[in-house]
Amino acid sequence: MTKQTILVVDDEPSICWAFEKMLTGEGHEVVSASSAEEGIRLAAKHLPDLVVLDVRLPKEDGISAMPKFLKATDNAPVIVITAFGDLETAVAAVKQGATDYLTKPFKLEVALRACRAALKQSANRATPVTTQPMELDSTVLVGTSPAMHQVFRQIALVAESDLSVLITGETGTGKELVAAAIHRHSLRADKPYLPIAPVALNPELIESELFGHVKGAFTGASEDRAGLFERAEGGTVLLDEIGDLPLATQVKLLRVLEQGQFSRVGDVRPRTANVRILAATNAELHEAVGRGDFREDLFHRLTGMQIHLPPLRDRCEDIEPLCRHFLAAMKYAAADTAIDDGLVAELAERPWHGNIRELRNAVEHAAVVARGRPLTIDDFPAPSPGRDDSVASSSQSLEGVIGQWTREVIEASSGKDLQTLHAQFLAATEPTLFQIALQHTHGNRAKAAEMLGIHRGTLRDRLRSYGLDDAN
Ligand SMILES: Nc1ncnc2c1ncn2[C@@H]1O[C@H](COP(=O)(O)OP(=O)(O)OP(=O)(O)O)[C@@H](O)[C@H]1O
Repeated sequence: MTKQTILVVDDEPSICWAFEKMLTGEGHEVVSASSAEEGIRLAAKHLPDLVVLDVRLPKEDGISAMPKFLKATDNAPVIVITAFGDLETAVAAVKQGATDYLTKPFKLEVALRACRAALKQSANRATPVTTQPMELDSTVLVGTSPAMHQVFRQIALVAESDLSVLITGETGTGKELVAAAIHRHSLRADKPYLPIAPVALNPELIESELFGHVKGAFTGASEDRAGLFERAEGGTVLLDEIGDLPLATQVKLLRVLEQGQFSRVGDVRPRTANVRILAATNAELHEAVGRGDFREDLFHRLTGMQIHLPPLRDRCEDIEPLCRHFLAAMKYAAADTAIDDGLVAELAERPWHGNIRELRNAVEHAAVVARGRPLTIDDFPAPSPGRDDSVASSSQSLEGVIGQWTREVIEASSGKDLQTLHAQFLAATEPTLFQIALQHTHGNRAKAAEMLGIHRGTLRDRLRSYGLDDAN
């Protein structure tokens, strides 16, 4: 391995120490500075191959000092680390030329992966990084959970590329908001952003809506009409609920993605599409691929990057900032004080099947009921049981049930170290599995073991351990 030099600029000695230990362990040399000014001096002296730069520094902050680091190091990659994991900081860092972005606290292995990738890039670097600062518009994408930090990082890294992005997550998790943020921070920001849900269209008209048609193409086509891809020229299209796109239309979409071409319905002339395609789905698209309902080649084409938005119940840290955000948007006078820790804890208990959309509606409802006083749980409407089949089935899916069980056991352990979670899970699930297999084989253990794919002796031992030895 070639020895490379890394400059770590952070006023927290423990962070410098951690990077030093980790990277010297990889055979590299590490120099540290506790301010931007000292860092720039060391950068000019050591010409590091990588700079790890904290945002909050005593005098000049890391982001505004970044151009100086890039200049002093001849555009060495810069990994920015910050405690403010918002979208603005992530985008500002990347726009200033950061190659990656870590939010404190981060796991050492995540930092190490980022450093390895950046050092590899450094060794191959030829072209200078753009350092042009850009005005940033405000964002409405709120969240402080590690999952949202990861989403902000992904948006920042992908925005300026022309990659297709597949945004996944349950209904109401913010997929459309993420798509809009990607567009807003992209080089296409001053061009149209057109979200469309093909499922909401008349199936006969989907292709005409997407690709346009020529006069006489079908009954009622009384004149030529441009479709979505033409109207979005130069901009971004979001195809919402992409999993519902008919197979025939999928082929045409693939042509847009692969060749940048399409034809209006009723016309054979190819037209050029200059659009970035984002897609969103709350379905398991790879399962649709497995069933043959979704083309695998299209799936891969769409997934230049995948951004997954976890359900709200898995990122309860976001509940409080989201509540405040929604109250502030309603110009609720006491937005800062209306929510206390007790209320947040009670809200965190709810399943939020409708995710952030449901939270937003609930907060707005509560604010109206509370009429200006701090909110209580009684002001909130009852939790939604899951409004449509897809929500109901996802919450009752095997994965949903396992997720709920696991969360409950962890919560019930009330912070104690859990060391038997796997064994508890087996004890909760194996007896049913074994009993049904045995019923199916009319109590024949050898056949049941064969069916389960385990040894007969193992089945006997497990049955015994669950007290089911005599039952069959
Ligand atoms: N991180 C967030 N910060 C602020 N508001 C949010 C956030 N995520 C979602 N919302 C709000 O929640 C509502 C639902 O968001 P959005 O429409 O983006 O969800 P979706 O995942 O696209 O839903 P669906 O799959 O049902 O189309 C919107 O009102 C949106 O403004």
